[in-house]
Amino acid sequence: MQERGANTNIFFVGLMGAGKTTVGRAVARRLGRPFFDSDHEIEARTGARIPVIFELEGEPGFREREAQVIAELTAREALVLATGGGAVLRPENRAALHDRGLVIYLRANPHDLWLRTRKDKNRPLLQTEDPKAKLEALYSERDPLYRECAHFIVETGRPSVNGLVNMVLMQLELAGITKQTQS
Ligand SMILES: Nc1ncnc2c1ncn2[C@@H]1O[C@H](COP(=O)(O)OP(=O)(O)O)[C@@H](O)[C@H]1O
Ligand SMILES: O=C(O)C1=C[C@@H](OP(=O)(O)O)[C@@H](O)[C@H](O)C1
Ligand SMILES: [Mg+2]
Repeated sequence: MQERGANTNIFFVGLMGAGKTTVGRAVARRLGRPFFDSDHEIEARTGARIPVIFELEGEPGFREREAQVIAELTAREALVLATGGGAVLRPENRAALHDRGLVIYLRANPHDLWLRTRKDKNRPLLQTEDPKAKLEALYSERDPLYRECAHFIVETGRPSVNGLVNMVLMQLELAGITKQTQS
C-alpha cells in the first residue's frame, strides 16, 4: 500500500466472534462508506445460509466461494469489508487484503470468543462437542496468519463495541483515513 486516503479500503480480519461484522458495519456507517461482509455476500449470491453451504459443499466449497468474493471486493475502492474468520487461510487472500487496503486484526482470546459465539448456531466449525477447544486450536493456527496480513492489531478484550469503534476510527485517522465531508 502506498498513499492512504479517501479511496483506501478497510478490511477486518480475526477469529469468529472477534466482532468483525459488528465493528466493521459501525465503522463503515461512521465513515459514510459502503459496508460488505464476505459471508453475507456469499449468502446473497447463493441464496443459502452459511451452514447450508457447508452441508452441501463442505468447507472446500465454501472456501472457493469465499476466495471469489474476496478477490472481487478487494479489487474495488473505498469500502469497508468484514471477512470471515477463515479468509486468511489462503495466501492469495492474505496478499489481496494486505495489498489492497488497510487490514485491521481484531484480536480476542479464545475464552472471550467462545463467550461471544456459544449461543449462535450459524458457525458450522463451532458446532462440535467442545467449541472452546476448537477456538483454541483455530487461534494457534490462525493468529500468525492474521498478524502476517494486518497493518494494525486492535485488542478487543475489554472495550465495549462502541469503544472499539472509536479506537478503530482513531487508528484510521492516524493513518490518514477520515470521514469525507461534502464540499
Ligand atoms: N468487543 C465486544 N464485546 C462484547 N461483545 C462483542 C464484542 N465484539 C463483538 N461482540 C458480540 O459478539 C458476537 C459476534 O460478533 P460478530 O460481529 O458476529 O463477530 P465476527 O464477525 O468477528 O464473527 C455479536 O453478538 C457481537 O455483538
Ligand atoms: O472462521 C471460519 O472459518 C469461519 C468464520 C465465519 O465468519 P465469522 O468470522 O464472521 O464468524 C464464516 O465465514 C464461516 O462460518 C467460517
Ligand atoms: Mg462475521
